[in-house]
Amino acid sequence: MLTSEPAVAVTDLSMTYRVPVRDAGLVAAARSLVHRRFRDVHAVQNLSFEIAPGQIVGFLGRNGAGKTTTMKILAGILHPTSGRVRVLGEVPWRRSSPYLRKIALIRGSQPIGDAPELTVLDSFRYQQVLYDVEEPQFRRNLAELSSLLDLDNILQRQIRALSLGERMRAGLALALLYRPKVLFLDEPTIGLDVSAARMIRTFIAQYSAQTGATVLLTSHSMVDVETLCPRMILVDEGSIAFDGDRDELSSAFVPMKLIRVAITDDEPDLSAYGDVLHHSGNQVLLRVPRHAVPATTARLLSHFAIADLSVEEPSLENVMDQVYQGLRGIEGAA
Ligand SMILES: Nc1ncnc2c1ncn2[C@@H]1O[C@H](COP(=O)(O)OP(=O)(O)OP(=O)(O)O)[C@@H](O)[C@H]1O
Repeated sequence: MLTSEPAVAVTDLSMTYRVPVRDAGLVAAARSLVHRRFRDVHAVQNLSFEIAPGQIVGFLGRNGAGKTTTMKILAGILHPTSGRVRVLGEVPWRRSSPYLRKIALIRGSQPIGDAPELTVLDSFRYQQVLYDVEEPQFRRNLAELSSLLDLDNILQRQIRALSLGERMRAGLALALLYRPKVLFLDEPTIGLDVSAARMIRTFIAQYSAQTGATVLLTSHSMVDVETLCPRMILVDEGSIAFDGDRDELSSAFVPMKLIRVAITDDEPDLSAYGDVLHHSGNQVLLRVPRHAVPATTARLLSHFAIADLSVEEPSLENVMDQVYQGLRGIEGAA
């Protein structure tokens, strides 16, 4: 239950695209000029969730699950087929000027606008005019963003000449120049090398902590999700399949845990205690059913001289893999 007014409130949101279909071949192409056929794609179906101010939430799902469509609706780019959305109390698709000054949608696949001949600094100046940022605030924000995102060397360069990582840093800074209170980040680290991705993650966390900004983030990078998002909303085929924290996700979808144990005796045989995933000298990694963890650790402790023992959740990557496999299974069975 959220205590304050939510920053984002989505109720029964649905979005259906109407897409033209036609058979392959020239004859079918000619026929489609006269008889156009369409098919409905239900990209988002009765989605409901709320996000409290200042929360960073991971918005996860398989390819085509409806994440980008939802982000575009929240950012006011798309008008949904039905449903109610309020972001900071406003209806996004009305695109009121005060609303657009309070939010930013940043897409890793297209991090920066459509004037590639401008220099980065010119783009900042243009953004200043568009969003009415006063000069002292502009200078302050630019200095801060430049130092956090290491922009000094690229300010005088044309956008067309920037690498993907440089574009992403410039695009983020540009979007945050007017200090939006809600960020919609769609794959912000896609295609970035490990240190560029880390810089972006650190920056997002700092920005949210400093300004109290609310963040909804999609990413297929589990490092992004693990480091940034205490809460995860999982969508599948346009609907919510899970909403909670990482441990809840693991226990909802993955019935196993790992026990890593170091035994003083050499080469112990622990196959009677669980699935032995790895065995090296006196170190063993066991996979056991979640509910059997307390009994198994008790048995290990009473039967062996234990040098070290820890109980671990499977990695988030592993959990998501199993979640997606499970969702595919449900789909296949339907
Ligand atoms: N402009 C469009 N016209 C028609 N169908 C679309 C359009 N945009 C998206 N879709 C369809 O809507 C569904 C959801 O797409 P969406 O891009 O929202 O998914 P996603 O979860 O962001 O996927 P990904 O992880 O691959 O980016 C898909 O079936 C997609 O093909």
